[in-house]
Amino acid sequence: MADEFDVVVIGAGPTGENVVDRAVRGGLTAAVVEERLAGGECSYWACVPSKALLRPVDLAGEVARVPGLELAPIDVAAVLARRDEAVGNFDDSGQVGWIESVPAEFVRGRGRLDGPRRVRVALADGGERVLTARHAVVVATGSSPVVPPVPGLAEAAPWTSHEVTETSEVPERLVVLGGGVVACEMAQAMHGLGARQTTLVVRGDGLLSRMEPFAGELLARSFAEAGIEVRTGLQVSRLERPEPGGKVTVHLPEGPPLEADEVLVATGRRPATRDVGLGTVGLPDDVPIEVDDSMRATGVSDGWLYAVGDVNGRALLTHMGKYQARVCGDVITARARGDELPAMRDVAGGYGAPQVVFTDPQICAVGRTEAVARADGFRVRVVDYDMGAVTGAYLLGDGYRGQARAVVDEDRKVLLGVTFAGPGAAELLHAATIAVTAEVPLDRLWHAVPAFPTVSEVWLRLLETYGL
Ligand SMILES: Cc1cc2nc3c(=O)[nH]c(=O)nc-3n(C[C@H](O)[C@H](O)[C@H](O)COP(=O)(O)OP(=O)(O)OC[C@H]3O[C@@H](n4cnc5c(N)ncnc54)[C@H](O)[C@@H]3O)c2cc1C
Ligand SMILES: NC(=O)c1ccc[n+]([C@@H]2O[C@H](COP(=O)([O-])OP(=O)(O)OC[C@H]3O[C@@H](n4cnc5c(N)ncnc54)[C@H](O)[C@@H]3O)[C@@H](O)[C@H]2O)c1
Repeated sequence: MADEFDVVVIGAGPTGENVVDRAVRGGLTAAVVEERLAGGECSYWACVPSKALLRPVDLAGEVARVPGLELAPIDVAAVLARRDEAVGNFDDSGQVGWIESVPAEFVRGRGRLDGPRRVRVALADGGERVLTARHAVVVATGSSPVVPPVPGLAEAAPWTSHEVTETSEVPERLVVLGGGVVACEMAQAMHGLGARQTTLVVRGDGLLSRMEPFAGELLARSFAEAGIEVRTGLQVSRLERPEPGGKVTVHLPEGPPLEADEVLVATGRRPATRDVGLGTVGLPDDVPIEVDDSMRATGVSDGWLYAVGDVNGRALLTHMGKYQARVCGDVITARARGDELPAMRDVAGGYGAPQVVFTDPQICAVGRTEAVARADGFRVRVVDYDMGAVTGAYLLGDGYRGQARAVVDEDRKVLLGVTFAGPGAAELLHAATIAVTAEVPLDRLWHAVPAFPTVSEVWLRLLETYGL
């Protein structure tokens, strides 16, 4: 078996798989090393299972808003079974088959850089293999959850995104540490699936602090109505769990402690760069691998090392990682052909990544928030509109609550960012992504007529509010 390839990729998550696909399309040979399951976190412990758990909760919210429909209790066992099916019952043979059909070589084991252009693999079935790369090595090892150094927390063996997404039980009382995306999505999933008492302990002063402030406020209101408690401006001081898997006491700086059956830590992620051999090529461990817009590691001479996805810290999102992977595969292919300055670059990241938070209400945004746009020095005008006032939204359900914001660059009359918060808002996002990325002039956007009666009419209302 040949152990020399044009490209060697470490990590077969969504990003590693896409680099391989793109490089082979360009006529190169490739191998990808994976220590766990082909498909990565996204397929088994992140995007896919979390959305499978949230879908019935979202639908229950929709049904509750339409008079005349009866909401039956959620059959949790059926939801968990569908989640298991969605993650392929942790069988990655389909994904491995796809990689092999590219065609590329799939190597099961732990990969480690071993000097320039060389990857040493501790094979899953024992033994070792050394792969060398003629053109490029790509690190696509993803990220892992951070467990902050709170006394007693690590000893309590809390849930992280892994355990909550693969759970076969819903805890009666759940305490969630964090107020970001994982915390909000998983608190709502567990509560909707039957947790009796769900409490978020949030260090900052609100939820989803990187989004427009109204988004977190709307979500907090929806959480309060559902009985999910959000406690802000607080940090856990220590935890006690005398029995493994038993009850947990969560101590706060003041007031009585919280008693829980499980604790979910959702306090961010760190790049998976430990023990990947970065030191053998002169790079530091435990920090994101810094790359340029072609995904080439800036700290390595000769330009043979690349990093895509969560591990480079640019945008911890599957779709952005896959986009980076396509850029990276095309750049490697072009350079292998002798084009040292290929035109392909990560452009989308610079506009601000599109993202959907799959809660009820859904929160989605692309581009810059007002605060970021102002900090970046743009002359900004902000346009807000109450989505509940749109006929299409009213028809979706009683008491539809939603809010839209457009951030306009007043000098160029284009959109810098758009945020929607409301039930079913996720599908509005791509239109916003096109408008922001293509920098469609507002007086041209005015001619994009939204169909009646859809929630998309909010676009017309935003432009009218702006004065067009
Ligand atoms: C709960 C949760 C929900 C999420 N939901 C969404 C969502 O709805 N939408 C969205 O866009 N993003 C979502 N994300 C983020 C998304 O999961 C990540 O951005 C995405 O998985 C990153 O892909 P990646 O290929 O960089 O890394 P990963 O998916 O982490 O894949 C990396 C792979 O590399 C392997 N690996 C690591 N080290 C080695 C090694 N030394 N040798 C061999 N193999 C190795 C790992 O086993 C893994 O399979 C979510 C994240 C979480 C935690
Ligand atoms: N639907 C989606 O697109 C989706 C879903 C889940 C996750 N993700 C991605 O995964 C990444 C990780 O998500 P996440 O929610 O873990 O991270 P995050 O960065 O979104 O949120 C982390 C939260 O933890 C808090 N925090 C951090 N350190 C803390 C500490 N020591 N003590 C108390 N609180 C602390 C932060 O203030 C914040 O509220 C995100 O960047 C997100 O983009 C995306």
